[in-house]
Amino acid sequence: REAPLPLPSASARTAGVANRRAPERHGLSLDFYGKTCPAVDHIVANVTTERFRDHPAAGPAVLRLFHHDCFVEGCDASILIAPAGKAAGEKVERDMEENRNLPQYGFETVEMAKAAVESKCPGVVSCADILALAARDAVQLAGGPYYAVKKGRKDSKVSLAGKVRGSLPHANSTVDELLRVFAAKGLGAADLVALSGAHTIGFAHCAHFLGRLYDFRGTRRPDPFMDARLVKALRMTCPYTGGSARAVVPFDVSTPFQFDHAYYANLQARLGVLGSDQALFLDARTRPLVLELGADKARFFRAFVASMDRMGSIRVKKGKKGEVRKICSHHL
Ligand code: HEM
Ligand SMILES: [Ca+2]
Ligand SMILES: [Ca+2]
Repeated sequence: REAPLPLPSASARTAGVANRRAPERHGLSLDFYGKTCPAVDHIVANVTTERFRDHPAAGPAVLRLFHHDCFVEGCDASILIAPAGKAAGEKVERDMEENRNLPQYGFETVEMAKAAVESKCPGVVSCADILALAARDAVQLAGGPYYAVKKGRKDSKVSLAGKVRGSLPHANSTVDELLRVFAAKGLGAADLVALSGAHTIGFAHCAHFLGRLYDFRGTRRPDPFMDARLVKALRMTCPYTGGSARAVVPFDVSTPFQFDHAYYANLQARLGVLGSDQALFLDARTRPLVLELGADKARFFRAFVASMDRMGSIRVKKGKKGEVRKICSHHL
């Protein structure tokens, strides 16, 4: 079978991976599976390419999954552990409100990629690494940059609901709160603005921005920093009461399936959907970054790749501190 992805040029392959020859901070490396599973990138890409073509919603779902994994206890596939259900047992990360509506599409895609990898290199490649690769594919297949993914993460031995609270940003977080949540992961304002650009693809449920449409901070008026036409359009999908809990709207009103820098132009035009998105343009600390990335797609791509590399390195587990699961939703 042919390689499903256009082969990246040498420069694209190394884009954003600074100091390749310098020792890696977290012991991750590009050729971690060089001897044990050299084709891992391609095996995963075979699955993701087909999957994202048949189910475009799976792409953003996987990208978001990676974010929710890395921000809670590091990039260790802790998010993938399935809830035990009513049969008692400890509550896992997915039992928490923040993770409740993560789409099944995302989890399925990772399981499918994992199964394909297991059939070629059994017991070798962690679910955490497969999630990192699949997230990269989601970006590239939507028209975003290709970047090399460092590997060597181990999977967690636990997934604890209690670790979620306070670790993830919220739709109504202020810039102060966003900066604090990111700083706790070793990420700065530049990372916050670049990674928020992931909202150039994907969808949001009404509950995350309903207040902005009808009752902004108790004023009973819409958020003055949302374009009146967008307020009107979003109200169609999201009535104040009696709407469907399942209804979603695209984050990016102009190119919802295209991984581009339109997100930042939208923020400048008051077309941000979440309060946390729009706030990046309203705050003096992050506004210059929004302008910078909005002006230049190549610059956004470089910044995004560099920040994904940093996010993908959060608290990586090595050696006996972790496991390599066979099925990503279950511990060994
Ligand atoms: C900066 C703080 C962030 C906040 C407050 C935030 C919040 C949200 C919210 C509320 C949703 C909608 C979920 C739903 O209704 O189903 C969402 C979706 C999404 N987020 Fe974020 N997010 C943030 C950062 C990130 C980062 C760092 C990434 C990845 C690099 C990311 C990728 C995504 C994607 C791709 C979706 C769409 C998911 C889908 O369509 O299934 N977000 N985010
Ligand atoms: Ca995790
Ligand atoms: Ca877009």
